[in-house]
Amino acid sequence: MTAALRQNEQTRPTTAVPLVMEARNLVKKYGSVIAMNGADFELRPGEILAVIGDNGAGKSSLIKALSGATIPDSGEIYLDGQPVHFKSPIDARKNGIETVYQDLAVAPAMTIAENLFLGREILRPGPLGKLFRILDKKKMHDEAVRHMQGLQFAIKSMKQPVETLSGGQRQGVAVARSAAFARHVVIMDEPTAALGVREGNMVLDLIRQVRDNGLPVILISHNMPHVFEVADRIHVHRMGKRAALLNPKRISMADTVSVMTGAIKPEDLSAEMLAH
Ligand SMILES: Nc1ncnc2c1ncn2[C@@H]1O[C@H](COP(=O)(O)OP(=O)(O)OP(=O)(O)O)[C@@H](O)[C@H]1O
Repeated sequence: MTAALRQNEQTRPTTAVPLVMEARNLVKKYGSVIAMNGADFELRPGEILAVIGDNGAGKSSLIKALSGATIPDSGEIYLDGQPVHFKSPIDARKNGIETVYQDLAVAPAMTIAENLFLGREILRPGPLGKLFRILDKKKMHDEAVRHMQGLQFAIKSMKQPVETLSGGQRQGVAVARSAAFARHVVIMDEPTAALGVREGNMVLDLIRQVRDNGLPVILISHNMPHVFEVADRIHVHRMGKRAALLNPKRISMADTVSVMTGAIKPEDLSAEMLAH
């Protein structure tokens, strides 16, 4: 263990609740722009943690560091208490962290079942799979049905091409796919942006179900009503770092926005408005 790492271990606060994911003092600079300026982050088991912040506050930079899309200049990331150094999103995926991006990566012409297993297809057992790489379509179909039922996601047939689905259902497929393969964390970047009210609510239900099935969710959103509807805690990012952790059951939406913009200082909030 290096001296710097030992130092970092010593300065980590001890929390009663074990953390699924944690980041300490992340720094990322792009030339003279400081995208992350000593950012901390904590995700607990079984929670929906909303990450909010003004444009340019550094939310994407934080999420990219947690999902392996960028490598921070300095700072530490821990998964289940162990330091991790993701070099790519594939690296993060191998560690059980799945990300649903805003720009919705589903393959429209393929069926729902095929989309769920895209890039992770199940092959037929024996030589048919090993030598001829023939897909086990029945197994993928059956697993897709079982998984969608587990999420209480109502879809008539897994054999439907995704292009026949509504925007909300497509987003639902992207969320379901991530939840199917994430062992630790699902990160959702603006999953309800561009959806109507009914469809947005459907995706919020799905996010809750993912949490209730045991996976913690990091939800990046500009949509305050949605944040307040589903978040267990709110991480407010401001000027490249975490400004506050808020308790959505005890603070108003207006005050939350004020913390985000800097109109209210976190130290001026009452203790119950803060999440612990
Ligand atoms: N690849 C990059 N090259 C240069 N500057 C960057 C890069 N990525 C982010 N930045 C800068 O870093 C700062 C933080 O950006 P970031 O995208 O992390 O913020 P954000 O909170 O996600 O913003 P938004 O809500 O607008 O997406 C901004 O000033 C941004 O211009």
